This record gives sequence, structure tokens and C-alpha cells, in this order.
Amino acid sequence: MPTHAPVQEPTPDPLRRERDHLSSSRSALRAMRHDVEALDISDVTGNWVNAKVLAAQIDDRIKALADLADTPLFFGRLDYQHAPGGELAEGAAGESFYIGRRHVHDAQGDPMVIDWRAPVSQPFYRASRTEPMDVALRRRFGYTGGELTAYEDEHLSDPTETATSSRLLQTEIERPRVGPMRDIVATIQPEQDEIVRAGITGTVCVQGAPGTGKTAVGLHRVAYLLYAHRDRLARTGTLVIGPNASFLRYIEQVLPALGELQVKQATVDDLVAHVPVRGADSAEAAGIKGDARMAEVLRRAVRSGITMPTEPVVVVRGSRRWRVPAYELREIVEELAAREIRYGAAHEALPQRIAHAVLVQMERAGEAPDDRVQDAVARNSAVKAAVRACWPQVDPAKVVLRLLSDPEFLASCADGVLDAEEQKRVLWAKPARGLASARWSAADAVLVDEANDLVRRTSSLGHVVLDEAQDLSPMQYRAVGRRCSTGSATILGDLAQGTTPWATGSWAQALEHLGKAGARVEELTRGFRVPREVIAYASRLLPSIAPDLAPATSVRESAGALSVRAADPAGLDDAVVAACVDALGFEGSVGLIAADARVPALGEALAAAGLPWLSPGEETSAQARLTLVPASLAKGLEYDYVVLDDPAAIVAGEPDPRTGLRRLYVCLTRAVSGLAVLHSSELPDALGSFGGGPTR
Ligand SMILES: Nc1ncnc2c1ncn2[C@@H]1O[C@H](COP(=O)(O)OP(=O)(O)OP(=O)(O)O)[C@@H](O)[C@H]1O
Repeated sequence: MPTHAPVQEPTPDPLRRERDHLSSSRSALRAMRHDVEALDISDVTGNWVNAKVLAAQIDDRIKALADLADTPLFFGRLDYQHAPGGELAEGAAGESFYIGRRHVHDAQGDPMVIDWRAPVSQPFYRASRTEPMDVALRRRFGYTGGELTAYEDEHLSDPTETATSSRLLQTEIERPRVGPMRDIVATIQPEQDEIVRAGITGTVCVQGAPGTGKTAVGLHRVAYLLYAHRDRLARTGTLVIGPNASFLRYIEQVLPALGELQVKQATVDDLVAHVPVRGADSAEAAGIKGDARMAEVLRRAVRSGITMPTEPVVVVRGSRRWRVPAYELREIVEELAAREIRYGAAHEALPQRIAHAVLVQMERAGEAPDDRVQDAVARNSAVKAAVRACWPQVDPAKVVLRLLSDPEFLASCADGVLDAEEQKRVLWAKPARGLASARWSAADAVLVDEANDLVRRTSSLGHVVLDEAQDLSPMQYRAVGRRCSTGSATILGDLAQGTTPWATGSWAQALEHLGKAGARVEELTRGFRVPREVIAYASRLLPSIAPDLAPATSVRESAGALSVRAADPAGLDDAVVAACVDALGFEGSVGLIAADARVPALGEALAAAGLPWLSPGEETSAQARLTLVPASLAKGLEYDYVVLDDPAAIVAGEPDPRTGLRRLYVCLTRAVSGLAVLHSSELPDALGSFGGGPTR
């Protein structure tokens, strides 16, 4: 008999094994979706309302289970040394978990992919060589066009393996940007993960330099909280607040990509949009109207109609007359006024209190009145007349209208709070006759919102994320704060990017106005967007705009292309257009950022040169990559290449030099790969001398 060489088991190709797992996970996800689509709800829904609600939930679930072809189902794998929780059990076998955007299980219910938010996934983001968290292997996967093409291993518990930086992470960070903001779920960094997974009960405030991932962290935090506290937040709701509509459009796809479709988005102006804004304020007037002292002025205004009774109330029932003397009425009114209840709630409580006083007399007289009698007395015309006289109903908008139109009323409410000059500034130049003709400004709308809340409590959401928080006025912080008064908040911002005259100078103050004093403040300093040379150039402005803040570092390896070029005024537009053409020669998006006043001229110059362009908020694509961005809308956005038109014009577009330089700092920090600055006016001092490029 011939002897055979022993059969060699071929070494399994690990990439093939992983690809096989990917394709079985895809099939499992499809099966999960089919199961949901096949659900017959006709038997379980008692009425059409229930049926509608259930159908909508099922629809959401189907959408959430959609397998997006170019979104990998998993991006990581963790091999535990022991079964989770079984570290102490002798011989406990390790388990392997694939980490992805959503949970996928097979027909038997066994997990194929674990949601990145599950506790078992946490070491993917946090485990380190010093603290391996029982992880034997952490594997990161790399994809090209939806295909699994690479992986990278770390054996965290192996003392012989030396730490290296992750190429896949670096590739993800350096990737050219096109289209709307994407999630960072595969590459959340440990310091970011700490914020993302912070408990729901506490408010977290994040100070972070441009590009440190504040927006990304805030959005992932909502997704995490929705996972960890789904029932509670489904009842109470979540809201993401951003600076303007184009920013909200830029970020709106991040949460749906993570399977979360129910998170509302709004600007601060949207919160108070129950008041139609048709007017505008000077910066000074807006500053005073946004000052926290206005809260006291409004409180006094809303309560200005409370009058101490001087007459008794006489209630006639049948043949009997019941008399509540004036001193007793005064006690009731004083007690209600001293209590921390809303004006409207007190207005509703007062007739019952008076009726109660009548009932006490009835009982003393030997009668046995019940609740129905009390209700009838409360509705008695004498009681109603007394309530009208001493605690009249208040229309919040009318009170604010009177405050802004009637100097005497304002003076009486602002006495000792606003000085005469401030009162003059707050008053409308043209007093309004009535609500229909009122030309409310954005700051007025916030005042009406506060007055509303004084009359009737604003309902609170479970969690609110406030992005670009540094720009809010104290009164705006209060408007946000009352929308999370019984919930928690994530406050994100950068003091150096404050571009309103009332931008906050300290997070402690902002948190106080939000009603979240004492919340913890975290700082992020590792920048993922702006390349080294560009952030160094922009950071030259820090000593004059935010001297206490340290410049951001950059985790990007490429130093970035930075050029600063002078042009004569007549040739500036052409030079800018040429710079755009150069930038379009590279991969990725291009943003031409200019002072708002320069936008029309530059728009024409681009059109004359045959360059089509988009406005912020319009989605960039491989075909349409150039966006013309007014400086006032640049905040929060990013472009691969930025062409910055005339910095001095951007500074001059703001009411004061500090705000101008801050606006410029925002514009200088939008670039991912390169920044070209073109100027015909002199540059601000700090940016004047530039040795790193061709300054002519
Ligand atoms: N961990 C990460 N992995 C990969 N990319 C990241 C990471 N963190 C942030 N980024 C990317 O860095 C860029 C900047 O992030 P983001 O816009 O959240 O920063 P920001 O702090 O809000 O900036 P700004 O202050 O300018 O608004 C985004 O493209 C984001 O996707």
C-alpha cells in the first residue's frame, strides 16, 4: 500500500472567514427585516389609533434594519479571554463578538453582530495595554466601497507585542470629505467615549477646540442614551439644538445611519418660533434683551396685575349669604404669591381656595357640603369677579408687548434692574398697537417664551444636546434649560468661537443660566479636522480672542497645505476664482468662505468663470463639490479645501473687532486638507507675517 503524506489542513484565510461572517450577517439582517415586514398586525390592534402607532413603529424598525450597501455591518471584533462575566470561573472559554452599528441575530437568536452601544462592546473603545479589560484580541476592519479588504489586530494582553498606531484609524481621519457629516462609530476615541457613555442623569459640558469632535460626540451620545434608556426617552423625547438650518441639514443623517430616527432637531430660534419674528434689534438692544436680568423684569410684569383684595367676597346660595372677609382673601393671595407655582396654576387654584374658605364656614354652620358644592362655589360669579380683580388672567405675549411699548410700565417693572438708558434701548421705536401689528425680534421671541413659562410650565424633554452653545444669550440658555428642566443635557461649544456680542465668557455661567449649575465640564483638545499648519496659523488669534484657551493639537499626519497670498483689490475676485479652480483639482469638497457682504460679488465671479456652486446645507457630491459659504454660516461645517476670501472683510462684518476675529478663527478652522487665504486688504496683525507659503 502506498503511503501518503499527511494531509495538510490549509491555513484558513482569516479575511475569508471574516467575509463569510459578513455575508451571513447580511443574510441574517435581511431575514430579520423580512420577519418584521411579514408581521400581521390586524389581530393585535384594537382600534385604528393603535394600528397607526404600531404600523409607524414597524415602519421605523424596517427603516432601521435597512442594510445600507456602503455601510459595513461590523467594523470590529473583540475576542475576550473569558466569557464576559466569567473571568473568575475556572476554565471559562473566551468569546468572540463582532461590533457593528446595530444588533443582528441569526434564526436561532444567537448574536451575529453586537450593537456598538452594548456594554460588551465598550472595550472596543476603551481597552488599552495598561487596562486590557479581559480582551485578548481587538480587530479593526477596513472596507473599500463596502468590501471588507483589511484588518488590523492588537493583542492587548500580550506583553511582547508593542503598541503601534492604527493605520485604519489614520486612514479614516485623513479621508477626503464629500457630502453630509458621517458617523464616527468605528473610531470613537477613549476620551470621546467617556463623554458618549456618561450616565443619563448628569449634564455634561464639553469645551473643545475646532474639530475635536464635539458635534460627533454629542450625536453619538444621543444614540447611546436612546439605546441604554430607550423606554424613558421614548416617553420624554430627545432634541438636538444647532446654530442654523444649514448646519442641521449637514448633521441630519448621522443619527438615522445609527438606526435612530426619532431624534428631533431645532435651532434656538425654532424653539421660540411660536412668536412670528418680523423685526430686528440693534446689537445693544439684543444684548440687554438677552441679559438674565430680563427674567426678573418679566416676572414682575407677569405678576403686575396681582392686587391685594380690599373688599370681602359675598357668595349667595339659596337663602344664605357667605362672606369671606378681605383680610382672609389677602392671606390666600399672599400665600399663593409666595409659593413657587406658575402664575396660571395659581390663577386656577385661587377660586378653589376661596370656595374652600366658604366651605369651612358652611361646616361651622352645621352643613355638610361635598366637593360638588365646592366646585359650584368656585364657579360663583362673585368668586370669579374677585379672582379677576386680584389675580387676572395673563396673556404672556400681550404682557411683553406692553413692556416693550409702554415706557411707564417698563419703568415700573425694571425699577432697580435696568437703568434709564437700558430701558430706552429696550423699548420699540414704534410702539405696537396690538399683537397683530407687533414686529417681534428674535430676542423678543425669547422674552415671550420666558413669559409663557412664567404663566404655564414648559414641558421638559428627557435629554437635550446643545451644540455651538457658546453663542447663546443668558435668556436663550434659560429657554433651552426649561426644555430639559427634569431631564439632562449635553452642552457642546468653544469659547473661542463665540461670535455673538453676548457669547458666554465661562461655562460655569452658561450652566447656571441653563439651570444645570455644577455640571461637569470636560475638555477635548485633540483635533481630528484641521491639519497641523493650519491650526497653528489660526491659533495665532487665540491670545486676542480667548487668552485662557490652549491651542488644539492635530492628530492628522499631513501637515496640510497652507498658502496666504495678497492680490490687488481689482484682481481679488479673479485670484479667488483661480484658487477655487486649483482646489477643485484635488479630491473632496471645496468651501469658498467670504464675508457675507462679499458673497453676491463672488457668486457672480464664479458663475462668470463657469464654476457651478452650492449654498451651505445643499449636499455636496462628487459632481458638485464647491460651496460658497457666507462667514456667518461657516460654523460647524467643514470642507476638504477652503479658499478664504479677504480676512479683513470678515472681521469688518462684525459689530466689534473681538467678535470679528472670532468669526475669522471659525472660518480659518474649517479646512480638512488645505487652506488658501487670499487678501487685498491688510491682514489682522497676528496673521500678518507668514513664512510657510507664498505671501506676495
Ligand atoms: N474619533 C474620530 N474618528 C474619526 N473622525 C473623527 C473622530 N472625531 C471627530 N472626527 C471627525 O473630525 C471632524 C470634526 O468633528 P466635529 O465637527 O464633531 O468637531 P467639532 O469639535 O464639533 O468642531 P467645531 O468646533 O469646528 O464645530 C468631523 O469630520 C468628524 O467626523
